[in-house]
Amino acid sequence: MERDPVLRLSGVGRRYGLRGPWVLRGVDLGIRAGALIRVQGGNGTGKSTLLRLLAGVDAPSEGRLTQRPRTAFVPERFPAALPFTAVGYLTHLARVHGLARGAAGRSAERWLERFGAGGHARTPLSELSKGGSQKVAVAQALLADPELLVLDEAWTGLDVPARAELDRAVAERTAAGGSVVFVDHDPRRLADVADETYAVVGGGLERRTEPPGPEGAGPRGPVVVIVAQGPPGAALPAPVAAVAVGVGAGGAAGATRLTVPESRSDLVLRELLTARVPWHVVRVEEPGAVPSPTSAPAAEEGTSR
Ligand SMILES: Nc1ncnc2c1ncn2[C@@H]1O[C@H](COP(=O)(O)OP(=O)(O)OP(=O)(O)O)[C@@H](O)[C@H]1O
Repeated sequence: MERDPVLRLSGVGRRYGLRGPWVLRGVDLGIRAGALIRVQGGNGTGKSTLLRLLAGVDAPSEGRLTQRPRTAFVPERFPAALPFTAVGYLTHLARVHGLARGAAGRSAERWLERFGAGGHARTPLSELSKGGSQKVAVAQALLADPELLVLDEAWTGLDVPARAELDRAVAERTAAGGSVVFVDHDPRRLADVADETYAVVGGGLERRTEPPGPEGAGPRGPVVVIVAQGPPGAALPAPVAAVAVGVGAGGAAGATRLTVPESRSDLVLRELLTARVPWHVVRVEEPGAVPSPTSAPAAEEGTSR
């Protein structure tokens, strides 16, 4: 049976001012644990308004939101003029999230390093470049290990390696069972991994993708088999484990046979090839049959997910 959503919007509407026009009206949405959700729409249609409601930093004018997972938000505009250094600000936030002083400092440094901003740890926020400030904006959201991560154009202003790192951090969150909702002007952003897409149109929310099948039913569509050899004893990278529908022995000594949805094969290859100790990809087999819960290819070979 499908689990309850981690956040539900029922009949939600928002307008600014008592008599202002309705920006959103009659919005119903359930956000599932582990879902990666894209929100799209034209300029000024209400995407940021919706994301602020999801993030809990704004309240609806009518309707209600039920449940409230631990939520983190990267807003479209990050208030950069706070009287902190980058690492001081992130350490402060990590302490607010309950980490002890030492652990908070280490977490702050680690996230800055991940986004290539370790060299700016001691720079005052007000002196950071736009890109540096955006890295802090993203780090402040990720260090909370949020159950719901809301990203409003969070990739804008990041350099290419930092954008790829954010893609990876999003995959890690969903692999850990967190939900991520994002808006981005680039239609290719996470296009191969988004589970659901909605468009804000005329104040309402229109679904642009098929609803997911019952839990455990597996994905629909063609699959690709990737045979790869990892470092001895290495676990699969978390994003790969999250999207693989079958994992088994790959024939050659120590090789692993991964069955993955064709739409996610790019992500899987990228993760294998850029793992800390990269995997060797032995071969990729052509798209094959639609998997079902009982007939995923790996089930015949041994373990299956
Ligand atoms: N704080 C506010 N006060 C008054 N009006 C607002 C406020 N925030 C947004 N609006 C109005 O609500 C409408 C939707 O704005 P919103 O920023 O949510 O749209 P958007 O789809 O995110 O736009 P964009 O793609 O340009 O970022 C716009 O007409 C905007 O002017």
